[in-house]
Amino acid sequence: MSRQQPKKCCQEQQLEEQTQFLNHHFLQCAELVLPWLTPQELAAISSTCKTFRQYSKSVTLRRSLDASRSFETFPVPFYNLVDQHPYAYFIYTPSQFIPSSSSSPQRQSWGSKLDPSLSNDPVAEMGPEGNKVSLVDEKGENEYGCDCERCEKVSDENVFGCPCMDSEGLEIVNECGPSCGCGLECVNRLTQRGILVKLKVLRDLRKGWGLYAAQSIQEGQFVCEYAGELLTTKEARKRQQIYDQLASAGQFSSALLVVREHLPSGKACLRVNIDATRVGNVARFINHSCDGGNLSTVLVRSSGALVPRLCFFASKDIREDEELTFSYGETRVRSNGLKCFCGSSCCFGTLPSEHT
Ligand SMILES: C[S@@+](CC[C@H](N)C(=O)[O-])C[C@H]1O[C@@H](n2cnc3c(N)ncnc32)[C@H](O)[C@@H]1O
Repeated sequence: MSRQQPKKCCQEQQLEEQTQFLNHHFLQCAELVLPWLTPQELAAISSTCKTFRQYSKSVTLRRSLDASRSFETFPVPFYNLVDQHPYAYFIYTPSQFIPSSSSSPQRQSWGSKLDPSLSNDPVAEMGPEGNKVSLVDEKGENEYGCDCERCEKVSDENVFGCPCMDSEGLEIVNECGPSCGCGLECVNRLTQRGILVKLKVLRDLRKGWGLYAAQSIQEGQFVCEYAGELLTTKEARKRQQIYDQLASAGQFSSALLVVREHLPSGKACLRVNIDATRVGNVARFINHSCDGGNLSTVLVRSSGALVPRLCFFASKDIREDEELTFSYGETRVRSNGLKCFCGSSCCFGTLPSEHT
């Protein structure tokens, strides 16, 4: 009897070591896998065991601390004092991009202990649209955009020598871009350095999430660009129909924006469809205000890039804690449009709507 005792201890010890080994790997797997799950999947898996429940909680907490997933300079936290939603789920892209069946991201890690923007992320790899798309002639040389030799020596004093500053039309601002010799430090790339003001996302019972200033912002300051999937008009129309159906069934917010750029001839109009509903940046939380709000929209064309970007600038001095809003448009084609709760004295009562 006394001789069998050590053998049993040895078995127990082996079993304990195996259990510890499995536990360790189980926890490592959980830490790797859970940040890739949607909120619904997280909820489902967290009901299966205590360990998953604890991991899901920490993923949820980390998600609510930064809507931008470290892609932007400052974290953009969610605050909700009105209901149970800790955050809004979407895939983050800091700049607009053209989706394709092979490159369109289906999932993105969010809420991991690791910095997600450094991870193997499809959107991060895609880069800004301007880097991917440029016009070239048959020799492979840039057909559009300047060579910007003067821009390489640019300083605050001689920036106006840059040919990229010559605007084609009133509503478009031209910036240096992929076809220029200068880098991000160039003063003519104001909107290409990401979001440099502190922002936060607050929940409202009637409007849903909204983007707020977390610091004072001066009139004229660049706030952010409206980033998302660049769609063909056919695809935009198809998606808008689906979004309208979902919205009329309640509890659905779409973020598909249509921008029309009138070409200098005045005879043609370039239409840009940006959908930030599934893939976008924090601009997808900007709500509408019938009085025009405190943001102005400017189309910015980077030299050598095909499509202009829609950028938001402060149209007046903005106080810390103020909601950031702009006007979604003037047209209201739907008599039964969504109710507007902008609260301005000139509120129309319904949100703008148009035939896309
Ligand atoms: C681009 S999203 C803005 C973010 C959105 N509130 C959310 O929770 O994701 C546009 C949607 O927000 C809501 N929205 C925006 N402005 C609003 C307003 N003034 N009144 C009511 N709802 C508004 C509508 O549901 C609209 O379709």
